[in-house]
Amino acid sequence: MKVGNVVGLVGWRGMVGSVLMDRMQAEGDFDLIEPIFFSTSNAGGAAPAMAKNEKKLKDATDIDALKACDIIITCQGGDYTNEAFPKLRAAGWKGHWIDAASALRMQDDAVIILDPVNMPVIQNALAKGGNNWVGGNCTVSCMLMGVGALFKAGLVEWMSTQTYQAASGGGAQHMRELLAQFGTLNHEVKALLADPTSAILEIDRKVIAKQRGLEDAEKANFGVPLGGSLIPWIDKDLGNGVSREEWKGMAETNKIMGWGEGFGTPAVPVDGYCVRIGAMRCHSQALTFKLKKDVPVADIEAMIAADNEWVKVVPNNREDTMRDLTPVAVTGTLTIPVGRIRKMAMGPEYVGAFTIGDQLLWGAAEPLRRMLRILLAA
Ligand SMILES: NC(=O)C1=CN([C@@H]2O[C@H](COP(=O)(O)OP(=O)(O)OC[C@H]3O[C@@H](n4cnc5c(N)ncnc54)[C@H](OP(=O)(O)O)[C@@H]3O)[C@@H](O)[C@H]2O)C=CC1
Ligand SMILES: N[C@@H](CC(=O)OP(=O)(O)O)C(=O)O
Repeated sequence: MKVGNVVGLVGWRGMVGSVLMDRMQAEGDFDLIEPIFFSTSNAGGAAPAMAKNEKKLKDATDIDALKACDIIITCQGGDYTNEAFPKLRAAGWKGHWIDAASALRMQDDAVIILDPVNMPVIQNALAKGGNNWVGGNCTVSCMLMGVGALFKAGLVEWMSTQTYQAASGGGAQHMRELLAQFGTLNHEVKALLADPTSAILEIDRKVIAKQRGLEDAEKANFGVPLGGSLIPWIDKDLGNGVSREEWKGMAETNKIMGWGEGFGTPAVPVDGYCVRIGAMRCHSQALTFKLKKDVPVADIEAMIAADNEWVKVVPNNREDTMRDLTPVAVTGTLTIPVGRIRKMAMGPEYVGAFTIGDQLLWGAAEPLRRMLRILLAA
């Protein structure tokens, strides 16, 4: 059945929502829809310039107003989803719900959307009347955009991932806090830095003293200093030694692929450590694969390169790596570089790789607008 084009947008002015709005404008998505902008804080206020007939913000908690939409895209967060979504469905709304938050991700009736990787899973759900579409965890989505080819080919026996996740994963306030901490540290040793004869160990002593003595307000979001440090724990403590972010690696990878319990194909083990580092908005990860057989590196590179139009294999040498395989190189682009591809010392089936993705683009906003396009074309 043709899907209507009245699209409710919730969370459009937040960090993820703003990236989504930019991408939708860049791709001409607004030409195809009648947008209705919602707000949790400013109902009745002016809608943004992309508004067409409805120029005022609607109340994002008004179930009747939400019910008038054929499709709702929300980047407002899990609390909003948990509040609004059940009421909307209970009120009989049969429209399509596209969500950036993790709240509904593992529900049986929700599909994790990453169409360059799992279009068949999406199409299958659509054919069966599915209408709950949820963006994946940013780390998982960026990883699969890079090395999904190996999973699709059924080559992966297991994968271990060690992540280097940017401050943006925590939200806008976390990015500000990171930069403020860098500023505080710089300020502490500015005079010593300006003097080329000053002792580096004196600078080091002052920096660590400042980090350890940071005011609570200067680490309110991360809880501990991140500038000049790292935090090897992301998201909740599941109580079994595993962080929720680490748990998502296996759970979401397999759900995206359509594997695991209830799908008829055994789950591929995915595990590792998720670490917050002082990057701004790109998540990086070092991957170790145990493949089911010995595949030459050139073949692996060719498979990865041919998988989708955004992945880019970076030759495994110092110069290319330093130029193309850094958060600074990738930020603000849809390119997913995969480099450092090589056999590991453990044996010919063990392959290493390093990949990076902008966690606000492929990690959050892009799969949502692509799902909108899929629905409009259905
Ligand atoms: N940050 C990330 O990396 C990722 C986040 N997500 C999901 O997306 C959700 C939203 O994340 P994120 O975009 O970072 O959240 P933000 O905090 O940036 O925005 C969420 C909402 O806060 C309200 N808000 C209040 N003050 C401001 C302000 N000064 N500027 C902008 N918005 C403001 C807005 O709602 P209103 O207009 O109604 O007042 C906005 O929609 C997350 O909860 C998560 O579920 C998913 C993947 C990655
Ligand atoms: N947890 C991610 C960001 C995020 O929003 O993830 P999720 O969508 O799975 O809750 C990070 O901190 O980097």
